Amino acid sequence: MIETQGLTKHFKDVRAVDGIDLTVAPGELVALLGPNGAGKSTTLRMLTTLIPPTSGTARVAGFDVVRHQRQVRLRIGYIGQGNGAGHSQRGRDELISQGRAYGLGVKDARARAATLIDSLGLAEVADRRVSSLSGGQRRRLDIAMGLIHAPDLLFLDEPSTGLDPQNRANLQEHILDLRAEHETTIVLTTHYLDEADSMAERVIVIDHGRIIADDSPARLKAEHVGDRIILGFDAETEAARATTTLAAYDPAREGARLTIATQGAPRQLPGLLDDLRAAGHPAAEAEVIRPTLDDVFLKLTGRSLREGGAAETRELVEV
Ligand SMILES: Nc1ncnc2c1ncn2[C@@H]1O[C@H](COP(=O)(O)OP(=O)(O)OP(=O)(O)O)[C@@H](O)[C@H]1O
Repeated sequence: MIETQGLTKHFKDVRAVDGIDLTVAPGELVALLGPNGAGKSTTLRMLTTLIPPTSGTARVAGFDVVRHQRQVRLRIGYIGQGNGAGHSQRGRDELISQGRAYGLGVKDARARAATLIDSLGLAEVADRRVSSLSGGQRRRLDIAMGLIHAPDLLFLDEPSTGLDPQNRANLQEHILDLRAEHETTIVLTTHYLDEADSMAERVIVIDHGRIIADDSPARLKAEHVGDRIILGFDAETEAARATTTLAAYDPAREGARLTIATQGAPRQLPGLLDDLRAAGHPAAEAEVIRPTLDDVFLKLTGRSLREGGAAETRELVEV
């Protein structure tokens, strides 16, 4: 559905996108994740024919983005960061006009608008003026506008930026439903780690205009970071003895605490606690620390995607 080779965009001396090779298969949901200025939007704008590459090539839905712009545009939907339907129009009318602009007949445009209004949960507000809609409702209307001509491929540039958590969750659910229903290929950009983690089966991490990692969230986390198990003991002497019992796990001891770097920690922990109990020095507390995509980014770049440093998902386990 998408194939790029050495895709590059320079703005004067800024290398916004620096040689991206990317293949996206039909039906994939891919998240481009990276910090501000990484080159995500510029990549999307080249793939959607809005700006030409400085060098390299890109084929989208079977057509070259420079030589066959029109063919590409007919087959894709693009929802940019600052979209927003006209203020004084009613949502339904905006949708129908957009459908007409893409060459649908009046009847088809009406029917398609009605389907999208329904599936994006806009039934109650579609006949109100757009200016009266909430941020989340407007974003859903934007998405309906991008889907009116039933594109095979949908590009979403930071779909949930600026929405509150409730509306974000809502929007994410709608996007996943649409995809399940129509098998639309979706490429979205985000700097919300949890969004990339929960929505996409494939995350492409971009930094300084280059792809620095490309895999499923689970594999990225397992390959680059892994889990940690932290065990606390009542006394240092017990921790020292536990180090011997658990030698196979190569624990690192600091006072009365042991840290074990591992994969699949939640499955390993019960057996490990049993071993300690059987050896006569049970752990007093145990903690599993699972990596986030931010830990992956931190590992790959030495910087956090999140201001204020990496956050960890901790699962406390009673022992
Ligand atoms: N029209 C332009 N003229 C000059 N520089 C630009 C232009 N558009 C983007 N850039 C620069 O290119 C780099 C990549 O920007 P881009 O918007 O693609 O990043 P991004 O990853 O989408 O960031 P954000 O998450 O903030 O949207 C940045 O350094 C940006 O300042």
